[in-house]
Amino acid sequence: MRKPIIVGNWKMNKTIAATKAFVEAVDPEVTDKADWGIATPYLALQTAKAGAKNLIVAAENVHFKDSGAYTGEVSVEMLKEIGVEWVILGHSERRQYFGETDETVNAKMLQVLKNDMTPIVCVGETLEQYEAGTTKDVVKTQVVAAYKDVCPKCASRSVIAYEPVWAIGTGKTATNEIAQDVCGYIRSVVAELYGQEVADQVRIQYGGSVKPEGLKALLEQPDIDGALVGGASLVEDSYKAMIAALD
Ligand SMILES: O=C(CO)COP(=O)(O)O
Repeated sequence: MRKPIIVGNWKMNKTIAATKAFVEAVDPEVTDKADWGIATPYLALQTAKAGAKNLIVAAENVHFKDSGAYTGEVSVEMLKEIGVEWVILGHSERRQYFGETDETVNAKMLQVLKNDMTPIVCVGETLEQYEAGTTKDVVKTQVVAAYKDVCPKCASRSVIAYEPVWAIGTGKTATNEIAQDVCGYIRSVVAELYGQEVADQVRIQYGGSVKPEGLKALLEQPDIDGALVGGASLVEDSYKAMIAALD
């Protein structure tokens, strides 16, 4: 059985003080019904780690090189120094606004896995691609590229987040049927790459306007093992409502 994993992606939100208050309020409420986490901006990671006994604390990005002349970037070693072992890779906002490509996502996957960290690698189609009916081609290309040269053992402990770009921050959620259809397809792509045993271990999240009231039904889908949650993960009460929804 795959344990559900729900991670809040805070994006460019919350100060250090707000992070401290959130973790103090939410961390004690965390149950073992799922792995629960938050991905925070770099500056707040240390504060989040200091307060979190139960929550996974993830970074929202990392560089693929060990160190060097990469102004503004953060390395795996820096994250590991403060105890951060999880990282979101290839979020559509990074692909859209910051020049992230399938190649850089792959380089980051290799760097993160080589250093025993866990990636949450994001894939998903744009509205245009959705309307053109190319969703599965797009996510297959992204998954195959992200996992290039990744060994089966590493692949089995990674997490994939399917996030249709047209559902992010728009209030438009994919129906559970659409989300299941694509997440099931992603699992079949992993099976093609690594065999069924690895595919059965990889956890696949859905992301895009997930709200506490929809979470339980979403997780009842056979190939959806969790959620990557933006807006609804920012407010303490809303995060607590997600925890309560699975109790
Ligand atoms: O991008 C997302 C999570 O990574 C989804 O954001 P929303 O839940 O705000 O739509």
